[in-house]
Amino acid sequence: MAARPRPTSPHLSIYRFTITMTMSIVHRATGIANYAGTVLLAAWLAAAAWGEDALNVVNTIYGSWFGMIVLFGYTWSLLHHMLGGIRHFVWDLGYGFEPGQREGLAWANLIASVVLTLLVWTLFVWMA
Ligand code: HEM
Repeated sequence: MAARPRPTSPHLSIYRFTITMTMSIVHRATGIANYAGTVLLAAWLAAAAWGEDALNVVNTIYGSWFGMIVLFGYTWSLLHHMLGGIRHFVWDLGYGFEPGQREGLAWANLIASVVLTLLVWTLFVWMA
């Protein structure tokens, strides 16, 4: 007997992408990226504890164009995730659920993360 097709529930290819949905996915992705970035931070601290030669090697790698791109991404990931965490805190307090507020918070999360990343790099990298 042929198997009857089972009902399927909606999945990613059916939903229309919205900014709130996208920021939810990005929050989890940045959480995972934060783990990887924190390994880089730990490696840098370990190299500093190891000695000058080890620190110079890590600094050369991190200071290369590729290293700088990765560190820029890590900065954005941390800030985006932190702002997303604050967004969750706002929800936990019972605010920000109304139509318009949800989208506004999601856009604010995205825009503020980019602005803060540029601010941090301007102050601590490009102008330092
Ligand atoms: C290096 C630091 C961090 C790492 C490695 C990290 C990692 C993660 C990961 C992997 C998730 C996803 C968990 C899942 O979806 O099952 C997550 C979720 C979350 N993180 Fe972080 N996180 C960090 C920092 C922060 C900070 C600073 C905040 C708050 C300001 C924060 C707030 C949250 C919240 C509220 C969630 C839950 C989101 C949800 O329920 O959908 N995290 N984090």
